[in-house]
Amino acid sequence: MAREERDGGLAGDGPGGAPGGAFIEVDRVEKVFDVRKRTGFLRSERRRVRAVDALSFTVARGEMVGYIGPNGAGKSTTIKMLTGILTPTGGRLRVAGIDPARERTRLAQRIGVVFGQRTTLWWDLPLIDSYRLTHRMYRIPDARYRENLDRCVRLLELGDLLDVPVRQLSLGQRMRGDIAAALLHDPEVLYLDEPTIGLDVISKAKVREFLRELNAERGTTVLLTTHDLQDIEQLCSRVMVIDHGRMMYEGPLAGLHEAGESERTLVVDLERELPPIELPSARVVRVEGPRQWLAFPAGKSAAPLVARIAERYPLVDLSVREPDIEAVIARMYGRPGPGAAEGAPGGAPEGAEGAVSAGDAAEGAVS
Ligand SMILES: Nc1ncnc2c1ncn2[C@@H]1O[C@H](COP(=O)(O)OP(=O)(O)OP(=O)(O)O)[C@@H](O)[C@H]1O
Repeated sequence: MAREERDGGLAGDGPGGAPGGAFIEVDRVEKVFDVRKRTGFLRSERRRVRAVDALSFTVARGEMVGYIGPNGAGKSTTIKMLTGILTPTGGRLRVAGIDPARERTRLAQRIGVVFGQRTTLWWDLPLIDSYRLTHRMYRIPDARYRENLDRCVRLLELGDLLDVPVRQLSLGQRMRGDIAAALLHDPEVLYLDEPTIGLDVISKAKVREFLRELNAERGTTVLLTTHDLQDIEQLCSRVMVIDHGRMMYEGPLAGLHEAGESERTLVVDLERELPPIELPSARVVRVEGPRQWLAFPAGKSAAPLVARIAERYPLVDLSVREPDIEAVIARMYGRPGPGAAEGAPGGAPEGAEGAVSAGDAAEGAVS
């Protein structure tokens, strides 16, 4: 209800206020940092870092979009410009019709931000105290605060944690606490920077489920920065990839996998050492005793492959390894990717970090 009231007042805000129109507009935006680097005793050199370079994109109201790229690509700089923390050195930027750099305070009422690696919660205070402070800081009407708090506590399972000091919370609990804090003032857009980093599989699933519901029920626009392609796969209809501050790809995740010819890896443990598994839909890239690594296209489901192996081979265990974003982008643009020199026969399996256990194979199988 609160949103409808505010939307009504937005009619004059241009496209940012129009339902279905561009809610976030980034038009040839650039950000150049002047960096001073010491080159010797009493000597320094000025260097210009172009963190964002003629970047253009739009996000429609209610869209959930993945915003990805390798380290140093310019993602955080973009988000900081979208919140008004940084001012662009060129181009035009609007969020809900508002110029973030000029009207940061007005915009703050309409956006929420979650940084996975930093908390906005008060470290030494019980969780509920941070929420009470947010209530006052944002001047949230009492009824709306209570309604949003109840909803977040229920859906994010925070009931038993409200009286616990933030420093005693686990990473997953703290992350859920942070997400709730960002939503108490009912923002229309949520920027999430690595919201699932370091979380276990169950916590990741909870966070993703909550975000899905938030988007479906409230129509919250979400811009999601992550290194976990599963976040994108499960949440976003579209992905934008930047590198060196420039847009490199915009479209569905499947298209990114196709463009990067990325592959997932199925790690199969057999009862005993056997010749390489022969299947038309996958190729064995490594064999070590009874363990075999099979590469298959990342855009495809692992389920049929797993079923066929289980049918024909003495299977003990298996896990699915996801390609990592750096490797996908490196393949796409022909750059040597991380770990490219490490040789497994037929090409190194990508993204060992993205490994999921056999119990999580279902997560890997969703496509
Ligand atoms: N305040 C700053 N002063 C100078 N250079 C900066 C500043 N902030 C960012 N940069 C530079 O701008 C570039 C983009 O950085 P940014 O933090 O936006 O990348 P990122 O995509 O968020 O990376 P990561 O995934 O590692 O967080 C990098 O070269 C970085 O060193």
